[in-house]
Amino acid sequence: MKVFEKAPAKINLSLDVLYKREDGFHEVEMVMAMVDLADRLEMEAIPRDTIMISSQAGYIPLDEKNLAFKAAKLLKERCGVRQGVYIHLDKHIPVAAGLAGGSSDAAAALRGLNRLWDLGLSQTELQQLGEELGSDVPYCIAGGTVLATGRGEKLQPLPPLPPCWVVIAKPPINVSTADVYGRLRADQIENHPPTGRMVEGLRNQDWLAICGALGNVLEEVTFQLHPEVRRIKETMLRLGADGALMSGSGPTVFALAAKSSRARRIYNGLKGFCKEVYVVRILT
Ligand SMILES: C[C@@](CO)(OP(=O)(O)O)[C@H](O)COP(=O)(O)OP(=O)(O)OC[C@H]1O[C@@H](n2ccc(N)nc2=O)[C@H](O)[C@@H]1O
Ligand SMILES: Nc1ncnc2c1ncn2[C@@H]1O[C@H](COP(=O)(O)OP(=O)(O)O)[C@@H](O)[C@H]1O
Repeated sequence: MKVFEKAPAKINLSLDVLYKREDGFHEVEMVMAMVDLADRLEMEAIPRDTIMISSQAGYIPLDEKNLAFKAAKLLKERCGVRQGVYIHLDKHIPVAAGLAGGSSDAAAALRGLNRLWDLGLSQTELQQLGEELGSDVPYCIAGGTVLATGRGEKLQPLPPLPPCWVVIAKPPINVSTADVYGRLRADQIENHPPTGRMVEGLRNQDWLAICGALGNVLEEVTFQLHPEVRRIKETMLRLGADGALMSGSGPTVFALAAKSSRARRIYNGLKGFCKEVYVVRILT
């Protein structure tokens, strides 16, 4: 038997850090949305009691370090599953990009294996397991547009963005989330994004308020390390984006455009010097 799951990428419409916690994680307030750029997972039961991972992408670990492997191992241990599984990852989401590709693969593996192995776990139970794999995994299980607090695992649903185009540009730079959080001085942040205004903007479907409330406190850290990320954001705005922001810890930057002609212009303008550029829509 085989099951298939889609693993969509996320973007952060706002990302604020309130303080550094005693457990080393940061207390955050983030508004997140899913876009229709997705990995695809194929999961097949195999007779041998083992977890096997394959992918066409040569640049991710295919052993026990892979987040889909970790998800399968966790489920096997917690639910006493004796069966094996072969997971094929059809990767489309850029890796280590701030788009939660690995977390979304882990979430899709939890969802898919819950079905394949007929475990009957609820979404809340899957989210609780997901927390052990990464801060973004519970959100990747829930999906939609949310306000995420805690270390990212406490979720409140929000209305989606009004219909729009999202242009995503991933420069050829590797950014480590742990390194970016590690460099942040949480007690010295001067410009906190207006999370309340973003939430209100979404509730009122007020496009100008939403675009005006985009903000991410990790931008400055990544911009310092890689000035070209700031230049991509500036280029997007110059090309007519209604708003632009780095997603997560970066280095991916996204532009929002209400009009498809604007999105096309931004795409064409970036394509020349950034290889990985996509025009996508928000998943509702
Ligand atoms: C920044 C964000 C924004 O959505 O996403 P990405 O840029 O990774 O996509 C997330 O907070 C990342 O979530 P995720 O990638 O799941 O992080 P984890 O694996 O849990 O943690 C990686 C490392 O980031 C730091 N970390 C993560 C989350 C958090 N609230 N505080 C932290 O300090 C910790 O140093 C941790 O060791
Ligand atoms: N299934 C997976 N897909 C992508 N990256 C993975 C996966 N499993 C483990 N990783 C590792 O996780 C790290 C973070 O990857 P990713 O989730 O794509 O980034 P981000 O957290 O910035 O959105 C990378 O260093 C990558 O090697």
